[in-house]
Amino acid sequence: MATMIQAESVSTTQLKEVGTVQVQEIPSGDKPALLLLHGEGEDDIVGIFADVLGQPWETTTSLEQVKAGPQGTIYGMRSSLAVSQAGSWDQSRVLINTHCVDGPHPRDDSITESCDFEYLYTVSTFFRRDVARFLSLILGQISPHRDLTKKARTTLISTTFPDVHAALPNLDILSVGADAIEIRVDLLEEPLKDGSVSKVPSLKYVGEQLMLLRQRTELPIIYTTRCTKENGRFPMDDPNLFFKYLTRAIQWGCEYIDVELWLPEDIRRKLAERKGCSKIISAFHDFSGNFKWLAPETQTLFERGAVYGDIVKMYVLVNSMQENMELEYFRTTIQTKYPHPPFSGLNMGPTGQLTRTMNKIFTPITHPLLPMIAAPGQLSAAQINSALHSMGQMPKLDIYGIGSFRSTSQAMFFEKCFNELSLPHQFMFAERAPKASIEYILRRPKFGGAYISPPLVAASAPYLPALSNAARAIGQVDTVLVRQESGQQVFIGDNATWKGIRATLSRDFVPSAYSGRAALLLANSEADASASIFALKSLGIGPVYTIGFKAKGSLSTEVEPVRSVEDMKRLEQPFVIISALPAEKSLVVVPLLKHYRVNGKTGSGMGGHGMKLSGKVFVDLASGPRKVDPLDIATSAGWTAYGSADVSAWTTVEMIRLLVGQNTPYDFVQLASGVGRGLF
Ligand SMILES: O=C1C[C@@](O)(C(=O)O)C[C@@H](O)[C@@H]1O
Repeated sequence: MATMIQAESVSTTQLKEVGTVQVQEIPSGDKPALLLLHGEGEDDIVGIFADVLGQPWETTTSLEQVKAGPQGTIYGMRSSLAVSQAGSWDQSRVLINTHCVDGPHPRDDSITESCDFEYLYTVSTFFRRDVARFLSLILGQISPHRDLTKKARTTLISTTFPDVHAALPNLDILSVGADAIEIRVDLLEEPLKDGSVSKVPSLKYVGEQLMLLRQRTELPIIYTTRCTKENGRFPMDDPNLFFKYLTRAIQWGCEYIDVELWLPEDIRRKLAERKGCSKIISAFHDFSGNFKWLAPETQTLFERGAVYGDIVKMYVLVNSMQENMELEYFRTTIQTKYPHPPFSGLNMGPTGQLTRTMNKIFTPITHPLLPMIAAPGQLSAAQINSALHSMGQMPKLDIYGIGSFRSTSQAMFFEKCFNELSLPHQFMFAERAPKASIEYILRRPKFGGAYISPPLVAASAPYLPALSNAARAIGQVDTVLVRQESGQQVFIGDNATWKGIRATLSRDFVPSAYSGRAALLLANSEADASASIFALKSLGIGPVYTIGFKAKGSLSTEVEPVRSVEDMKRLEQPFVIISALPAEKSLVVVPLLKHYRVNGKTGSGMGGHGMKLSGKVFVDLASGPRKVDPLDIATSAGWTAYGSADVSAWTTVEMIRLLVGQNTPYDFVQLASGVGRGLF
């Protein structure tokens, strides 16, 4: 079984001894067993799924063949054939109905109901990364919820569009500062033939709206069917309507479903039993104006929500400041008594706005570009940050970019981001001078953190006694964080680059596609390659072959140098090639890209309808001018190719998250950098 690096933890007690890297067995190294149903003539999608999973595939006409076939093979079958043999299905695989929304076949809800999941897609514009995201979530290979629970504050942007199309042009800017995006299903307005709109949008319409949104955002989606009594439009006469729509959200792979607490216990329990990797937000709203935070029933409401909720949300309309104080008291006492699940509590209405700044879990935010606010008193991310600052909860800090001239566009991006989110911080750029300059910057009174480009060798920075696991293993610090521990200021050296590399690698492939496969890494030195090795190991990669250096440090297990052509012949074919060579040497990789060009059934260049198959990944970390771009050669040899701009954009997303706790979409980073394909 593949081993996986555990990279998250950091503590001041993990000082910089050359420790062994913590490794953890991961069950997700197992190749998932899937059966995909598809419409007639639409079996291309099976090839795409298999490619994203890094597994072989076959189409078949018989369920018996599927049952007898190897687990690791992805099977595809026409849905009409599967329906006729449904009686003999033994549930031995995850069953996914795929439906091409702009294809010729109508969607059959009875097929969806008999499947575990449903994937909706378009071929006119196909989004392979959406397949990767959908599969990674439903197969439990990523956990956005776990990641978000580690953030000090989280927000969600509650969209109020009657039709998601209207949101798409501004989606990147709308979602700056949001950790998740809410689709208010009850506010969707499906146009009817007679010119009116439906009271409840059909599942077909909702599915397509959700698909559109997910194709354009990397944010986790919160799927909400708000009822009429709680400021929404979903009718309350039939609770089964909620069950039906929320079950479908689970099947569509939504990260969160919002389940109202008034729904019968039976329905809430059944949703919890079926939720798979989706998470439940238990929701309670009171608009009566008479709610009492300190009444004994309020704790009972929390406890009821906590039975099935991964988050418990309680929002009430208030009229006095006193009720804000009472909510804050309730917040402290309830989370002391029950640290889990997280509590999202706030007071609606203008008087309650203070609590929208105090709440730390999934605070709903609005944006001036939305057609209307979703609830009374809602604030934008910028308004919340300004309020936090004026209440002394977000002190003005100096955030530094320390480095070479090359990184100034990254500096400009930080400034844009601070402005967009009304963060009080100031961005300062410091040229990296020899000796002691960084230590000197750290000691400045308002120092709030820094990114360092090129990174600092961890062993040469005794003034950074605490390192994250990743920085320790990689041996390089590209981000310095300031944290308070027992009233003391502590500097932590971290590494964001490996996360940028990992995010790039998992954009079009699920993590298990890498497990046990070989990788080839080219670099001038181990230092240049170590963030890549760490990223690859975090995905459970098999052997890593190296050209240009021999690994000796804590990451050197299962890392083997290639010394000769004979070696090359004997090695396993690489699934990934990463070049960390400088621009002037980057052509060295070209013969390898050509030698290992992509062909065969698991990687035959092009699926139908422009849906690209590739089966192999190339990442070029070099930046700067060169005569021939290896990315072009890689692409024409069938590789899925990424350049340093992709990695840098993901790394910047991660740095901003680490330094100022704000989430910025990858596409916004690319857009705001304003230099064509990328940042640097
Ligand atoms: O539950 C909530 C909170 C909310 O009602 C608010 O008060 O901001 C907005 C809704 O969209 C969301 O579903």
